[in-house]
Amino acid sequence: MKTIDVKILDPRMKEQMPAYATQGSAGLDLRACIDAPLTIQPGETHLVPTGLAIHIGDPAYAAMILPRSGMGHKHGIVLGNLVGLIDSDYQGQLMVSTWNRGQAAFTLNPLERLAQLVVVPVLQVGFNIVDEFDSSERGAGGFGSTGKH
Ligand SMILES: O=c1ccn([C@H]2C[C@H](O)[C@@H](COP(=O)(O)OP(=O)(O)OP(=O)(O)O)O2)c(=O)[nH]1
Ligand SMILES: [Mg+2]
Repeated sequence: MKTIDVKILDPRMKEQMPAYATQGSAGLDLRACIDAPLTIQPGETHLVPTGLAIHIGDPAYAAMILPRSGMGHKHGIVLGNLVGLIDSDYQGQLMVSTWNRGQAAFTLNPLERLAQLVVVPVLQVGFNIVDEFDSSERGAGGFGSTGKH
């Protein structure tokens, strides 16, 4: 398994390091490193620290912070930025923009799992400026263009 460097910024995380819950898991759960319960009112967004910093250190990878499906579906707790993108050269604390998009207040408890981190491959590209593209089956069709008679 590939490893990446991590700094434990909150000592409580020493015993709670993110781990894949099952052999096939894609995400590593991130915890709310807060000192006291935090009540998030409907519509509010709070920037929640995770107690961890990672340095991926290789531009061929990035990490994404995604919602946990249970938190999002049952409690309306999703991300204020919808998806968090962690650059390979970022060395600061992983922060979770935590948005209560639901109708009821939600209380986040210290060290509760609130989001998940997925490490993904990335292809950095340069631009080759052209006047015309080689033709393709789709062309410029999009936004529901397929399957029409
Ligand atoms: O949910 C997130 C999203 C981003 N970040 C950190 C890591 C990322 O590498 C950095 C910058 O994120 P992004 O590029 O998405 O934000 P920006 O608004 O473009 O800021 P910048 O000008 O610093 O790039 O912030 C987080 O900790 N959590
Ligand atoms: Mg940016």
